[in-house]
Amino acid sequence: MPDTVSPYLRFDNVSLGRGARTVFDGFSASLGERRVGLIGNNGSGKSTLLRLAAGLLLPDAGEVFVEGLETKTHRGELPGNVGFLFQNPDHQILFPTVGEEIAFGLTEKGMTDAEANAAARELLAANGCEGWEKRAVHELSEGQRQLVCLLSVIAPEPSVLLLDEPFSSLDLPTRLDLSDRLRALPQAVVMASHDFEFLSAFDRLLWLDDGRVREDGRPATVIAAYEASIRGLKTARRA
Ligand SMILES: Nc1ncnc2c1ncn2[C@@H]1O[C@H](COP(=O)(O)OP(=O)(O)OP(=O)(O)O)[C@@H](O)[C@H]1O
Repeated sequence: MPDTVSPYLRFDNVSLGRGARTVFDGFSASLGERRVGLIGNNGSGKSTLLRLAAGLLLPDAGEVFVEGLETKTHRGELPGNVGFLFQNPDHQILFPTVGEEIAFGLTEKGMTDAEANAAARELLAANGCEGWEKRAVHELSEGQRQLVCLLSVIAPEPSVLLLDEPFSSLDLPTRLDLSDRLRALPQAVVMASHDFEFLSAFDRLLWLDDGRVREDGRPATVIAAYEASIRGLKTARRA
């Protein structure tokens, strides 16, 4: 897909090694569409790309820009612009109660404790979790923790949301409900997922293969190419 005119996310010739592996070697892409999905096999680099975008990882070489901010030099400003949902909620949760977890990002944005607590209560109630604010996070199921993490990320209304497999632990009703909420969000969303049905309504998909963009374009085209490649591999293995 051609580079977009005003991207909110740009990777310029990014290289990154993790452990002994080179995950990205001169990776470049510009994202400006409201809904961008990342697909690819396990280990292809989806989570790493999202972490680079959130400034949680910094490139060994090259540059990443979020809303024009270069992540190495503007790391402190990124949380106000970017919300990152970890694949594993336990890597994200910082506070003992649901209310504190959601209120944190709001106080960081300048709300008083009382305002943040009230906004957290409201957000929970609006998402079918009325009265959850006093609940201990460690007593929630994994899917419930994932939901709390998603609400914490959405609460401060960052302009870009980076979501790493947001539905992986959710039951069907919660997943459908959250899918609807995500669709309605005004922010730009970049989401790594294996949920092709949800991704099929996105504006653009990138298929990552071993740290490179293998296909980039409309979801129907990219998903068809990915599935055809997997079918081809299976046939080759059987032969
Ligand atoms: N903490 C780490 N230390 C060393 N290597 C890592 C680490 N995290 C990821 N990697 C390596 O980076 C590469 C990309 O991993 P990444 O987690 O980005 O893939 P992914 O596409 O998100 O996979 P999945 O679909 O399984 O979540 C893999 O080869 C992986 O082994």
